[in-house]
Amino acid sequence: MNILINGEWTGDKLEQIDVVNPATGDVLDTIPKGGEKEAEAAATAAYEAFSEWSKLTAADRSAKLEKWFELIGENHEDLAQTMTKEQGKAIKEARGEISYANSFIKWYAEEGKRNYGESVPASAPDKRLFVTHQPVGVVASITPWNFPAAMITRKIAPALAVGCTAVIKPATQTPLTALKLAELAVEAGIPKGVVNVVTGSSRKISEAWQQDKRVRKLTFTGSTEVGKTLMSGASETMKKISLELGGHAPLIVLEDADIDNAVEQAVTSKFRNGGQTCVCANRIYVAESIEETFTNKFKQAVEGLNVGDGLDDNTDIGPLIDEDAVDKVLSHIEDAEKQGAKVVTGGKKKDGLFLTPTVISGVNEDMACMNEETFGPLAPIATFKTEEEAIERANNTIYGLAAYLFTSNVSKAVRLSEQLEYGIIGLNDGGPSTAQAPFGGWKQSGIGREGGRQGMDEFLETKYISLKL
Ligand SMILES: NC(=O)c1ccc[n+]([C@@H]2O[C@H](COP(=O)([O-])OP(=O)(O)OC[C@H]3O[C@@H](n4cnc5c(N)ncnc54)[C@H](O)[C@@H]3O)[C@@H](O)[C@H]2O)c1
Ligand SMILES: O=C[C@H](O)CS(=O)(=O)O
Repeated sequence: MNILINGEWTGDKLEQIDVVNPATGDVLDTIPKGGEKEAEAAATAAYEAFSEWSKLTAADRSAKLEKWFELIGENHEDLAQTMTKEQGKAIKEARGEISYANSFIKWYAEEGKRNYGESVPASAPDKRLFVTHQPVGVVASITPWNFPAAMITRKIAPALAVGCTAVIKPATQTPLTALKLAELAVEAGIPKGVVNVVTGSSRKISEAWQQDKRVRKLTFTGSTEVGKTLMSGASETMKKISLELGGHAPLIVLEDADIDNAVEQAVTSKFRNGGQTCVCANRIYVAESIEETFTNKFKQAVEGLNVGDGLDDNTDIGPLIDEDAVDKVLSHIEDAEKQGAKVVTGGKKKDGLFLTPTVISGVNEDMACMNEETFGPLAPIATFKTEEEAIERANNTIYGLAAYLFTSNVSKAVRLSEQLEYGIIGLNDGGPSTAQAPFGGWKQSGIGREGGRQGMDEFLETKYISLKL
């Protein structure tokens, strides 16, 4: 597939990069190895398109987004199949992600018409004060491989809704879904230059955008390590920045929890996308008194998960994205076992990039899996004696993205969720992410929010106008 710059599909003369199916190793397609030149051309296109696009009414922009939403719905299955082939996730999850991704377009097609300002009572009788919010301008978006559609629309939908234009660099492992979404944006009548997609050298492309003063906003989703690099680069030209970074979610099961729900939600959180999500439970803390019951039920549920090619409707867990991902999970299991943890189920590498979902018990805080983002199908279970201990251990991390708490006591749920240092709390809920709510992290899990009203603010500059009568 080619890249999209200023309404033109181009790049076929460039060196090509293979896009590989992680389930089979087959080459699905190739994409251009773009670099600085393509990044600058895309930024120029977006800069030149900004004036006209931002001057449209919010209702006119909304109509284009609604058409895009409609076309994505019509192409739902093709997009899902493409996603599973290039990323590996189970087709039922890919279908879910297309709906989730599309829900951001729908939400911001509507929200963009509610970019309200305000008037402020002046202290001087001859003055009138107004506050408005204007689009920031050209937005550079760099996205990860684990959610090839949703991580793009979660950024681009609010940006376009308020009048910004965009240059996008999808993950090199999963560009095809992004390019198909761009094809549908063009078909929806979103004008040339408003959406541009460049593939290739992550570093060269992102450095070009970091240094380009025409790019006024950088929005990144990916690892904390890369996020720090981009934050530093963006500071050169003082760009607005949003960073959705790594996580290390604790999942706490109190003694009074509904254990069956806790098991169901823990499986949902932990093994979604084969454990390759930023909000997966990475540590499971269970009250000592219920540990045996919880672990036995959890083991039974995990052993019911089907591992296989994501295109099979019966598959729950597809392949991991690459060998490094497999090696990291196996290293976390080996490290834990060396320190005394017990493998409750799984722990085995299957063929290729497939891993059996694994549960380990007898885990302590010194183990790598309790401190590093595993990003795979490994569920470590530790026990705690008191709520205070559970909260202290849950907060003892550089991350602060998502945390989960299971209890039947509402007052306790509110009190303890207030003590958890995280941007997202799932109370008896292992799957909190939704377009209506602000998604984002505390500490080194990021800056800014995506989704909800807050997600639109990230693409707006506030202007205060003082009128002297
Ligand atoms: N907080 C969130 O919403 C969220 C969502 C998804 C993934 N993540 C995090 O992303 C990570 C997994 O995704 P990943 O492996 O794609 O992350 P990554 O940081 O390796 O890559 C993310 C994007 O940045 C690009 N990139 C990589 N190195 C770069 C560099 N030096 N300069 C510029 N761009 C660079 C990649 O090509 C990709 O497009 C995990 O840490 C996960 O927790 C966070
Ligand atoms: O991996 C990170 C994604 O943001 C997870 S979610 O789809 O938003 O829950």
